[in-house]
Amino acid sequence: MAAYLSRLHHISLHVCNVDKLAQDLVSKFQFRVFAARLTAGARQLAFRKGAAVFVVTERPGCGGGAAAGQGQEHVQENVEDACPGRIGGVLYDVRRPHYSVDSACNVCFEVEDVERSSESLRARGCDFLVPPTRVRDDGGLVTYSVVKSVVGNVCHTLVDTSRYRGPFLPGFSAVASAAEDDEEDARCPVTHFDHVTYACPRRSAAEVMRWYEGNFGFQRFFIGRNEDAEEGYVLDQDGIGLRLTAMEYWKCNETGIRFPLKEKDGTELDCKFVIAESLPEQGRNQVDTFLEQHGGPGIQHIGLFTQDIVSTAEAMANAGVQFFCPPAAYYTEVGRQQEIEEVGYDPKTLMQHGILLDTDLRVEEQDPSACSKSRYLLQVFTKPIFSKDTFFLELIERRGATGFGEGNIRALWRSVQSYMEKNEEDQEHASVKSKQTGQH
Ligand SMILES: O=C(O)C(=O)Cc1ccc(O)cc1
Ligand SMILES: [Fe+2]
Repeated sequence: MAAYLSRLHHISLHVCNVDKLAQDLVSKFQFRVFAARLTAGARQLAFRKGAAVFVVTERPGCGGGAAAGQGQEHVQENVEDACPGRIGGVLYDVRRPHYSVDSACNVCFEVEDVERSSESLRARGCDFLVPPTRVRDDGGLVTYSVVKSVVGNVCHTLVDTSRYRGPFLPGFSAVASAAEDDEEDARCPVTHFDHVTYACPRRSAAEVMRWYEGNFGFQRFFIGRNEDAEEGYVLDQDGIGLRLTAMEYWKCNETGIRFPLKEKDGTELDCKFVIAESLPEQGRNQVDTFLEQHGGPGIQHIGLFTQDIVSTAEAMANAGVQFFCPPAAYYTEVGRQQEIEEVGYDPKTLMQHGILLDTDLRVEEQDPSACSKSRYLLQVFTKPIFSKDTFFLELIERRGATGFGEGNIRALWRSVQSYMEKNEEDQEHASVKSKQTGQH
């Protein structure tokens, strides 16, 4: 029996410099810090934009926290009703002292019953890093557990917050941030996490799929028309060597009946998961680079759903976010300008921000009666946000399109590829230069 997920609660980022990332999330990505847990043993900040919540946790070995360098795998609080005085040890996550790179590594799900979900996952052979644990403060009670995923350093915290009324989770206090600004929200209408993309080793997608299907009731969906059930969605031409497999989760009730997660206004809130593998034929690529620089599989990027990608990209670019831009030729390809204009955009505006448009969509969307004008999707990708070429963010605006588009994946691939190749060249130059100066 799978665990029944109600919704995605937050995504946790473990970094060496909490302040640097906090600064970027607030001033560049327009998130608001709303809760903090700053104790001798842990520095954690929570940021929100719509229903998208990031928790940033300081990695062990960084900063001066008491827990830093203790070499503990995690601080266990398997006690009934931990009193506020003991909340210092609760992370809602695990510390990974052996993991020395910044990483987005925990996707936390709200579940109705942590004990039951954990019990059924344990019976299915899942590995728990924190058993069901109750934590309480003035705001009420929260139960959580942490289960290890099959993907690299990724974990999933399962949490039940139905009996909690505080600002975030027990132990966190509210942070007074800048007042809600309707004008800024209208300019930057990010509403939720759209998808999480994993970079995985070759030929591991089937195992990952099986794990998520069996344990969380995820369902596979086909990205493209010519996708093979066994092989996944393979892009292996023009220097691209990528295999994608996609799955999504649905809210399930106790009897296992599935229904899509929707806001009152009909906006879908379900988060999709994409598994990306590199193919050997085309040389080293961005998935290989991720695996190498991250030190193993993990979350390569997260798509932020926005209701207006142009104004969001503009607001973020003005605030200093750097986006990948496809080659200028992308916007002048035969038919592209017309395609862009047909759906009501100005090609120059999209080009200015590196925004990609795709009308070549997933299988179920190929409804011949619906013209492409009514179903399309727009995406733009940021440059890596940590110091290594690993994790980045994406903005995605969906207009009736629920999958991914081949054209955008190709254009993204090319822009990331040329950026990484240039970075590697620069590093080679720098190392040659430093060798030369060292010799003289
Ligand atoms: O298109 C998207 O948003 C994806 O998430 C697919 C994808 C995954 C990995 C890549 O390196 C490039 C594209
Ligand atoms: Fe993506």
